[in-house]
Amino acid sequence: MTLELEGLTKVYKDKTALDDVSFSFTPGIYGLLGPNGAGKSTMMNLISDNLTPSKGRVLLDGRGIDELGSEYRKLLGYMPQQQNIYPELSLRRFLYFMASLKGLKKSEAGKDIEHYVRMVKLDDVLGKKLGAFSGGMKQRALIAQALIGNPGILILDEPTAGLDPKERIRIRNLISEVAKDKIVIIATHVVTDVEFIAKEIVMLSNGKIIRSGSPSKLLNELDGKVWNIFLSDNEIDEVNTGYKVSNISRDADGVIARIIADSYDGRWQKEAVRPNLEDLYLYLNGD
Ligand SMILES: Nc1ncnc2c1ncn2[C@@H]1O[C@H](COP(=O)(O)OP(=O)(O)OP(=O)(O)O)[C@@H](O)[C@H]1O
Repeated sequence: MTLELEGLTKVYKDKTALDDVSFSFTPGIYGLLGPNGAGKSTMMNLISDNLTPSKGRVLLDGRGIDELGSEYRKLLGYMPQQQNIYPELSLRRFLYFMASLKGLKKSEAGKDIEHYVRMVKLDDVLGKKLGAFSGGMKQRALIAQALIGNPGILILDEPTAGLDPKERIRIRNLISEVAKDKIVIIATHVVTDVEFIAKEIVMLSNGKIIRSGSPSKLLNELDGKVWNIFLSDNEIDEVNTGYKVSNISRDADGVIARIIADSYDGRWQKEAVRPNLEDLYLYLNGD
């Protein structure tokens, strides 16, 4: 299965939100990263056929999704950004409702619902109203609805927004678990959500893909550019104005600033550190 973006462009009035983007997705997890307004939601909405492109196309195995229509939509599982999802509906009614929108028969829906609520560990609250769910439970309910019908393409918009670390890890593991043989596209601001589970990272900025590739391939770019430097409290401002600082911590001897610099010839003692994706994000998007 190949999902292809071919010169995909979306213009809202005078704003080009997505600018001539071409890319191929094959089964595996993709992490879509980029600052606010980069075009992530626009790309997800075009892929999920909620928006019509101004130019370009989305193709599944060589056929335009406009031409595939409902055949394509049956293959899609979409998890929107968290919102107040039908607070008065019980989880059971919500999932049956979503299954009916996907065109599943009641008996098929029942089997899928049973399977996926167990997977997301909400099987004991099927009768409870969504309004009474915690943030993590709501996210898991949204993942369950996206999985109904076992779609080949799963689109997840900020699946861990607002969650505590334990729930975030739980959701991350769940995504890895269900990703087999599926194209999974996750848009997130939480770089660590995708750093360890994504086959490929796609970085968007101003409607264009500025980097794509496996996390390890992308990190090669930062080889020899990330340092811990050791300074005192009153030198923090100086470092902040001269360098991209991805972290500041303290130990008994003073302050440790993690900086990203093409070359470092500062006066502070330094130690090379292994780059991570957050460093790269800052390197590419920091001011
Ligand atoms: N319906 C719309 N009308 C006009 N402009 C829009 C519309 N939707 C998005 N935009 C603009 O298009 C650009 C891309 O927005 P988009 O929501 O795709 O970005 P994003 O990367 O998802 O951002 P965020 O991380 O904040 O969700 C932004 O400048 C946004 O203001």
